[in-house]
Parts: sequence; C-alpha cells; structure tokens
Amino acid sequence: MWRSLLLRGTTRLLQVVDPRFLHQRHFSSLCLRSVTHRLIRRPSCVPRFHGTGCFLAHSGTRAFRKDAKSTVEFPVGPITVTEIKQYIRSKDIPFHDGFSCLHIPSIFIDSSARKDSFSMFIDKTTGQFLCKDTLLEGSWEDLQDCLEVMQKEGQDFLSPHVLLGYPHSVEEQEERERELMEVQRIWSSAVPFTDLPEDEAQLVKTMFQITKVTNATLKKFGVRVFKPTKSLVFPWFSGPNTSLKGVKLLSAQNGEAEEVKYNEAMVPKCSSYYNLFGLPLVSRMDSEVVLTGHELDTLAVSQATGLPSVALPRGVSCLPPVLLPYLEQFKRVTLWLGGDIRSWEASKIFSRKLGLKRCCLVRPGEYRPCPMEALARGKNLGHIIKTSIPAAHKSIVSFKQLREDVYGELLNTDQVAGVKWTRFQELNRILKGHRKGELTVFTGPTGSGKTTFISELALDLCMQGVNTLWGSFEINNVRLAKIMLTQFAMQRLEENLEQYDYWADKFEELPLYFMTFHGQQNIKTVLDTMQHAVYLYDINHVIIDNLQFMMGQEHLSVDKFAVQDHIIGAFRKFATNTSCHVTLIIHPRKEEDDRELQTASIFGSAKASQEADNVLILQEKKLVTCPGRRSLQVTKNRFDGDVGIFPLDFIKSSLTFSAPIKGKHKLKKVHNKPENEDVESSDMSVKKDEGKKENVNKTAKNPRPVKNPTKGK
Ligand SMILES: Nc1ncnc2c1ncn2[C@@H]1O[C@H](COP(=O)(O)OP(=O)(O)OP(=O)(O)O)[C@@H](O)[C@H]1O
Repeated sequence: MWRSLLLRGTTRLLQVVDPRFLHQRHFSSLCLRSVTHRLIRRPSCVPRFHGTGCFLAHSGTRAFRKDAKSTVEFPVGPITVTEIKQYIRSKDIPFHDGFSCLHIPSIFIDSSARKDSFSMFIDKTTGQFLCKDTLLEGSWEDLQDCLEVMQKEGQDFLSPHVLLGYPHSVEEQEERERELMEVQRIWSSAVPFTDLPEDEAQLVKTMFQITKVTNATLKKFGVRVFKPTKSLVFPWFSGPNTSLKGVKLLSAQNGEAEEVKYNEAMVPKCSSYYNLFGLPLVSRMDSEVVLTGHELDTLAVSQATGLPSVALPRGVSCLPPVLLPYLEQFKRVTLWLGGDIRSWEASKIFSRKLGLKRCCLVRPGEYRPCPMEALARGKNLGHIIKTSIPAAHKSIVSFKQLREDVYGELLNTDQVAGVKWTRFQELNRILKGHRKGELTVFTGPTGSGKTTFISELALDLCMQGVNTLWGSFEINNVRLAKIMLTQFAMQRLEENLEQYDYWADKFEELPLYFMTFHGQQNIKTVLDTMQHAVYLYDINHVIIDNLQFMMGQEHLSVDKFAVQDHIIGAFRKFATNTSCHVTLIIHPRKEEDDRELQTASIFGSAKASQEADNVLILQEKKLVTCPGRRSLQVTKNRFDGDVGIFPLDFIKSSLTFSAPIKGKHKLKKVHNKPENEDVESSDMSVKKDEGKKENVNKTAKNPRPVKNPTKGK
C-alpha cells in the first residue's frame, strides 16, 4: 500500500522553484527524491508547508541546506473546484462550501475527539489542504492518497503518526531546533510592555511614534520589548494550543522629515514562515475582521474600533494561501493594508483570493492614511472602515464611482507610475516605472545580450520587493541564477568564492522564483503554471525568455504568425486579468546587419506591438572602438507616450549594463516622430519635455490642497 503511494508521489513534477534550490548540483533528482520521501508533512518537524521538502546537497566540502519554502508540487493537471467536490462526494465526505476553501471533517482525528467538526480546509484553487487541529498540510494528491488508503483499510481517520514518516536530515533538524530556541530566547528575554517603568515605556512609544497606543492594547496583543536591539517584539501564535511559533522584531529609525523608518526581522526567517498576527484574539464567533498590512495597524484598529483585526506577516507583498483557512470564518473582511497605491493595488488582488463578495476595501487617500497614522491624527477609524467600498466588481460603472479612483491617480502620480529602477535612471525617465498588469515586449539581435540585460532589469525590481517569476526556456535555471547572482554581487564570484555564501544568503531572500521548463513548451501549461504561481506567491512580474519556445515545431509551416498572435494575445490577457506585469522576449526577424531594429522588426505580424504596453529594443551597433556598447530604445510606451533611446555599457566582470559616465553623452530630445527617425545610437534621446516631468514630481510630493467634496464626510 505505502509503496504505491510513494510511487505516485514520484510522478509529481516540481514546476516552480525558488533560488534557494539553485546552488544544488543535482537539482531535479533531489527534488524528485524529496517528493518520494514525503507523503505529508508532520507539523512537529516541519511547522508549515513552506518548510517542506528540505534536503541536502553536498558539493566537495561544502554543504548547502536548502529550506524549500516555495517548491510547488503541481497537481498532475490543474484542478478545478468542481473536480474537488466531485471527488469528495464520491468518498461520501460531507463538506461546507466556504469562501476560498471547502471545509471537511478532519481525517486525522478520531470522530469522537473532533472538537470542530469541519476543521480541515481544502483550497478551492489548488486543492492543498490544511487540518487546523493537527496543523497537517499537503497537496491535493496527498489528500487523495490518504482518502484512498482510508477507504481501502475501512478506517474513518488516519493517525498522523503512522502516516508521516518523513526523514529529516540532522542538519535540518538542528536548524529547526535552533530557530525555535532562538524564538524562545528572544521571547523570554523580551520584557512585556506593561512591565516597563512608565518613563521607559513612553520613551519606546515616542521612538516608534505610537504614543496614542495604550498599554492595555499592547498588553492585549502580547507586545514585548527586546532591549538589546531596542525592538518591539510581536508574537505569532498558532496551533490548537496557541503556542508560540515565531516572532517579528521591529526596530525604529529616524527617517527624513521626522518620519520614522521601520526595520523588520523575523524568526524563523520570513521566507520560511507565515502567520497572522492577532489570531489568538479572534473568537470563533467573530464574523468580521479587519485585515491590515502591519502589526502596528492592527493595534490601532483594535484599540480604536474594538473590531477583530489581524496583520499579514509580510505586509502587502503577499497573502500566502496557507493563511486563507484562518480567514474562512469571516463573512466580511475589510482590507486596510496601508495608505499608498501599492497597498490599494494589493488589496484588490488579495480580495480575489479571499472571495470578492465578502471583501470591502479601504481606499487610501488624504483622509484615509494607514490605520496607525489615522489613530495618530485623531481620525474616526470606525467610520473609515464603515465607509470602505465593496470589492466586487461591477461591469458597468458611472463616473461617480470612478471619481475617487481618478482622484487617487492624480494625487499619487509618482506611485501610479510604478516601481522605479535603481540601476536604470534613464529608463525611469522614459517609462516612468514598472507597472502592474502591463505587457512589455523586448527584442534585440541574436546574441546581443537580451537575457543578460533583462536579467538585470528584473533583478533591480525584485530587489525592491517585486515578486518575480522567471520562465527561462533557453538557458537553464542554474546558468540564469549564476548570471543574476553575479549581477547582484556586481563582481566575478569565480574569483571570490569565499564570498559566495555571503551573497547567496542575501540572494536567497529575494522574492524570486523560477519555472523549471526547458525547451519547447505548450502555452497552456506555461500559463497554468504562471497562474498557479501568482496565486501562491502573488507574483507581480513574469519574464518569458523567449516566445519562440512556445511556438511549437509542427505548426510552424502552417501559420506561424497566427500561432504567435494567439500566444501574445494569451499573455496580454494574463497580464490584464492577474494584474501581473509580463515581459516577453521575442526574437527579431532577420535584419540587415547595419540597420537598427525597429518595432516592425519583431518577428510576426503587428499584433506584438499592438498588444504590448511597452516595446523595448536592445540596439547593437558594432563599433570597433566600443564593441560592448548597446543602446536601449523604447519605441512604445502606452503609459504616457514618451519614447527614447539611451546607451548601455556592458561590464563583463559583473555582467551588468550601466549608464556611461555623465557628460560623455548629452541628452538629446527628439520629437515624437515615427520610431527610429531620430535615433543616434550613442545619444540619450528622450522625447519628453523635461519641464513637464518636474511638475509631475512636484505634484506627487506636494499634493494640491484641493478639497474633494466626496471625501472625509
Ligand atoms: N553588451 C555586451 N557585450 C559583449 N558581450 C555581451 C554583452 N551583453 C551580453 N554579452 C554576452 O553575450 C553572451 C550572450 O548574451 P545573452 O544570452 O544575454 O544574449 P541573447 O540576446 O539573449 O541571446 P539569444 O539571441 O541567443 O537569445 C553572454 O555570454 C553575455 O555575457
């Protein structure tokens, strides 16, 4: 019996990996082995599914312990909720149809001992399950395996202890124990806020700018102070006995204009552990919750309104599906994630996962800052929550409904323009930033450095918290990660191997994931994988290198343009539907060597440039004096129409492209002429009127004090 279960496990493919795997020399075989070892994770050993699949790879004398937070074991085919329901019905299991999950009685607890009769949750999108009583988690296939076994054996529950023999390496076990000890050490040496002398407590509150938060609130949420690092400690409790599973340490630093800047550290590492802050204070009877993006915001909401409130562990960067079961009991979820556009965008995306119908969103704005600021400014938080807007989308709207959105965009021009690159200022100048939901088409001559350049472009964004998924079909993930790591460290690591671990550790913390496809792929499989990764990791940027690998071989002679158009259309739709930015690398047609590429050089019909929001071309002018010189030309920019070109110098040791020394190349303005007419490859050319840009920035920093009659009522 077990043999067959394990064999079945081997058939599952690992299709998305995160960078922490990429040091491994025998990646795929190890992954498969880890799947065969494991049927379901045991919480005592592996507290969450993010920690599953840990394994060891040895290379010479070095050993890498990999914490497989984000391996995704795909269902053999994507599962639908109808299929899940059909299967469960076929096993005569009763279920409740929840918002994001189906609820069934736990199969790991004897029916006579079940406290809550429906304590097991099956994610409607992925089929992953979580038993809240035992904290067991697993994939849809795992669950099916369990149910088949139960049926065969005629049992009405399975003992987790018999079932879950997952051998952990000594190193893994030690690491886990170390982390738990560290959690305990911090927690026990931290001082409960209310035990601090009043003057010290006031000092801490002033430092964190939380003077309006009462001691009673801090006590209620169990907030402590860790003196050695002058940090606030927020506990994460979970499990049936509400035991301490982790802590978040928050330190405060004075930023510009007397604003406080917070730094966070988490134990266990943030990438391997997720929990909702404030969960133990939620009663089983509560049917309403306010979801915030920060622990301090949860304190503010709770104190000011008395409403149940929980905080997302990693703020607006993600809502891991593993947390969804804990939010199932609420009939109304108000998302108040912060006071900026990023929080607003995140709340719209997260509400899809939570079920639109029960979600209400607090729209950020002058009168609705983040909850802690609202408390500090004496605002009526209850009113703000009451007047939050339903997330459910109406297909026909009037301007009355849109006017707040329009106002928000006008007020926050800079944020609306997207995430700015730190390494490519010229690109900021032309494109203004990297925005959600757009499609960027990128082309350039064969071997000109497209992959290398896009790698750095994406890395820059990823380093700023843009959750990134790579689909590299041409070069394998190890090579790609090597390029990215070199660009990250900005040096030739081959010559500085002693620094490898230092950089690899930092690199591991990036929200970066890789699809494990290689060579020709079916577009549907790729899109399903992307969809799945967006759901699991809130991916904001997908890079596809390159489109030709989805074209298939057999149809090429039939109508390759139609195939390409179809693929581009599918990526366009994906970007729009998921609010995820897709960067698509497309090979150009064969051009004459001495001619610059233009939008029309993109292989295929005009569909690519029509569908794209941005078209970027890596121009290669073969100069004897400067052979590595490239230029990046933006030939389409739907956001504000600015197009232009600027030079890129290639630094071979770090594989990076940087803007040449200032003064060497003068900025050249061009009019918005048809592409390529005014291109001089060594000049930086921006069509834009610079004065206009200055104004935009000023507006963003000092918003017009126009009173909006619809606001603040
Ligand atoms: N500006 C440059 N000057 C010289 N070499 C470069 C430059 N940019 C990249 N390279 C090197 O050229 C090689 C090919 O680069 P890369 O794979 O990024 O090109 P590509 O355009 O993606 O190729 P392909 O057309 O095959 O997809 C790599 O070894 C890379 O380090």
